Amino acid sequence: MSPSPPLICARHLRKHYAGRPVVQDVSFALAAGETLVLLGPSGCGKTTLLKMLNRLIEPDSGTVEVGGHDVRTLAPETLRRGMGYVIQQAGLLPHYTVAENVAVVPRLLGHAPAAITARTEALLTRLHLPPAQFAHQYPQQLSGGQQQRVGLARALAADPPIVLLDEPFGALDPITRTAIRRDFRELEELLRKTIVLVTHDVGEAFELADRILLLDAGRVQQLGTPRELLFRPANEFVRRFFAPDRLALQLRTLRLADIRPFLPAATAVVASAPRLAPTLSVQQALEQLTDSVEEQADAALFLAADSTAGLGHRLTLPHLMAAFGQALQLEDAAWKR
Ligand SMILES: Nc1ncnc2c1ncn2[C@@H]1O[C@H](COP(=O)(O)OP(=O)(O)OP(=O)(O)O)[C@@H](O)[C@H]1O
Repeated sequence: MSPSPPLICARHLRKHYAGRPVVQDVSFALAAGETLVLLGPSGCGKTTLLKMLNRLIEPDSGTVEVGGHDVRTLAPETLRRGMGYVIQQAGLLPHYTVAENVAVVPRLLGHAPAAITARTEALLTRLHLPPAQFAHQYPQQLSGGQQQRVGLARALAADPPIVLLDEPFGALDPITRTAIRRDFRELEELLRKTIVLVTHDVGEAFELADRILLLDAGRVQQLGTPRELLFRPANEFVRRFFAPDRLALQLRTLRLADIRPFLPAATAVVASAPRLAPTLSVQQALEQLTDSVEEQADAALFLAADSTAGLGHRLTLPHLMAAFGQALQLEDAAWKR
């Protein structure tokens, strides 16, 4: 089977402001359903690049294709229907109610009023904004987090295959930010979408990205999976960019399946002991173990053995940390090179 053609294809994009290069020869291709995070320090060109995708900014040179069509050849309403757009602080229309804000694009597109109402109510419900309570409120009556949820509902209202998000959680306090991010990750509606998200938050990028495009001064420093950027940095900039968060990112990036070869041999599983899935990150396993240790000092969990049913690797804190250390040594060879 041949791989499906990319849904978004950016080629050699460049932009200057007052003779200063802001985006320099950026190219990438994005498959349908992928989440790409544009990451980098303030002023590196993330927003400019994002806005070139939906033509809010025209590049000096280079092209963007969506579904094989150059975006310059698409009618504005086709582009709008195809790409939802969420910005920091939601950008809601202050004199429109929540429901009217969500309905803006479907109305422009001439959808039937009954269908618009049904869609709006379904989206608000899914985003934890019960319509009976929120549909008729105005943006200034809502908290920042609630406004951001309305912004997301608005971007999804016309069911676009692509969603662009510019620092969507940037203005929120850390607790609200974490909660909305979890909802965002779990929103079924978004699982099928192709997403391009701008952030300067490294943890956020690692949590949400299939791939990260790391920029500095308008140039691509590396494009790859979070794991590739962390363990196979393309250059000194990439290495330094992640250095302050390195351990936290390693704990979140390595899975139990990665450390399994370094755990003690599998034994018969104690029937009552909790079992952990191999897809859990070391960080998640650590959290579960710490919780159990608080209840019972010699607590252990089990990770199912690779091949033999009924067998499992006993996971205690020392086992977990030792195996993590060994797995890191292997991965870290590139870092130290
Ligand atoms: N309309 C404009 N006119 C002149 N310079 C601009 C314009 N828009 C952006 N810039 C400059 O281009 C550079 C890149 O801006 P951009 O907003 O794309 O960066 P960013 O990575 O999104 O930054 P941040 O994380 O701070 O939002 C910045 O130096 C900015 O000052």
